[in-house]
Amino acid sequence: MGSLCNSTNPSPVSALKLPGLDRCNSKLVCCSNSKTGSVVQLPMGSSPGNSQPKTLTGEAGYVLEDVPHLTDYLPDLPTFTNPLQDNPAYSVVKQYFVNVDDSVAQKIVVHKSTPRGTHFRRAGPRQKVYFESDEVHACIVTCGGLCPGLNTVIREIVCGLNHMYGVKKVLGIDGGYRGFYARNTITLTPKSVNDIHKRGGTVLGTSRGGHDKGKIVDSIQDRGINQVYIIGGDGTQRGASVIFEEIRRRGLKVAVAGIPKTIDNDIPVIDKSFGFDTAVEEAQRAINAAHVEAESNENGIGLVKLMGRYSGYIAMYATLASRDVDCCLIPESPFYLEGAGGLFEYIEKKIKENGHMVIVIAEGAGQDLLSEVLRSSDQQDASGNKLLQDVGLWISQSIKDHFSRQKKMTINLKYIDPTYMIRAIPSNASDNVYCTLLAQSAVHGAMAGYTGFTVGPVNGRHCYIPFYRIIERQNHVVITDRMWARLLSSTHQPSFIPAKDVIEDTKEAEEQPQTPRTQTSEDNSSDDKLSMNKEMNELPVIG
Ligand SMILES: Nc1ncnc2c1ncn2[C@@H]1O[C@H](COP(=O)(O)OP(=O)(O)OP(=O)(O)O)[C@@H](O)[C@H]1O
Ligand SMILES: O=P(O)(O)OC[C@H]1O[C@](O)(CO)[C@@H](O)[C@@H]1O
Ligand SMILES: [Mg+2]
Repeated sequence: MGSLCNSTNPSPVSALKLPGLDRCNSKLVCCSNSKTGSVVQLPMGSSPGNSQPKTLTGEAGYVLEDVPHLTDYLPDLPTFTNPLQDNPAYSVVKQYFVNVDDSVAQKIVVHKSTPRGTHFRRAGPRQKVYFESDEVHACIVTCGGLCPGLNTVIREIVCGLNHMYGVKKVLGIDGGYRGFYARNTITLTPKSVNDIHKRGGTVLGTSRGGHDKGKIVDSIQDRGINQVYIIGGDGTQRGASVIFEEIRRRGLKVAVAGIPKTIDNDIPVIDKSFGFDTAVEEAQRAINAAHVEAESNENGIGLVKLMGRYSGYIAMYATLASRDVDCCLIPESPFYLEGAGGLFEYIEKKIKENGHMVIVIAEGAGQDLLSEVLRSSDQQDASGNKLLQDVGLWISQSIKDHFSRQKKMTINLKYIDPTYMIRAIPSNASDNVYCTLLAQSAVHGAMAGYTGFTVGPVNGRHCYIPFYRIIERQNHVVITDRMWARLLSSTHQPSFIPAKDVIEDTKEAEEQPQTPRTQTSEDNSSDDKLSMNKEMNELPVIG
């Protein structure tokens, strides 16, 4: 791969100071490396301290979408030897430190002529760090809705900082962003967080709304905080990006690291979000209960509502895992109730064939079918997210009305809404391990001076991803992908969309002008695992 202009310096922007700086075209400032032919590209007008996207290109279409570094705007920061070097636990690990040029490919299904494409900086410990242990004053904040694993991430940031880097000063911010300026802080030590991973929720508390950039950064500055760990979903990462920009503008030596949290799995680029596996597993319990109820009653229908405002991943994976579900309804797949090919017709068929059925519905599905009054589209939560109506209640009532009034058929419908129960449990074993890796990767990144990044796995390797890539889009189930086809063939439900419309929609989508960072439709061809299914599922953020 092509190396940076100054390969010993992790910050390509600081390389702008080196000889070789040139303007390559009208839009980009480039710095070429005569040995490798690699080029650092910065948007025109950029200068050290300006946090425009940092892109490096190399041979065969290689592109590195890099993250900011403290030296971008504080070029003279001293470096220190990584204390892990003398840590007996890690001393036997061969090549423990990540090579400064290591990066991870976003696209791993390739053809012989495929350009190498987008890469992200590989996460992990660096030989040189930009903070001394006793200099670090870190803080952790959790924002947005609950998600299994929040406490594990908090625990592992505290323990990672302490055990790997000897950092003693870690503060918990109470109650989300507004806690920076309106609430007390909590002192976090390895002892105080020792068993919090066994509990659901977040020991720090969380909230929506209350993001006040000025007050938050004032508080960071006043308290002498120099590493900020921000755990939350798309909204939180947007807030983190704003905080990072303000910190950079003030020229503070403060690293800002985002840890993506979303039970809905709607964050793009990363393989999947923590807590998702736990949520799918827990959803099985509700689906089982719905199945037992449906099977035990004459013309029984078990209806389960699962979370997923705009992304139906939990519903889709819970359905695929369960095999007891006859119909899965998600926001990405429009459906209709009446007439040929509609939901009522399918329910009648299933009841007549099997005597019962199970339906799973994601909370954001079918919102277009709710009456205008129910929709009350202007209601929002404190963060500005649109408040959705309870589609579960509405669809239960619609099914009951249809069969009792129109069909004169007695049905036994049991509606189960386990959403908050699913969100409130502690993470399962695999999510616990995942949370540990996320936390440690974030700590290594901040200690190495990276900032303005979200950490997460891309094709199984943890990376530092620039905020703009995380917040520009939302991850959605693509109903023209194989995974949704697998679901349809497992439930035998109607697709509710004539094939002709799907083909036309796809054509239309392909004809849309693509942003440079959006993958092409060719990438839609292989989706055997969730991680490979992500990038192509990105759609512009809704709402
Ligand atoms: N564009 C933005 N700029 C600054 N702050 C934001 C922005 N969007 C959201 N926030 C802040 O981020 C925090 C969390 O946002 P939100 O309530 O949307 O949850 P989230 O992080 O998206 O998590 P989830 O949706 O998974 O529950 C809130 O305190 C909100 O004020
Ligand atoms: O009731 P709250 O706390 O606003 O959270 C509900 C929302 O949070 C989410 O779980 C996302 O975190 C959505 O699926 C859901 O709509
Ligand atoms: Mg959100």
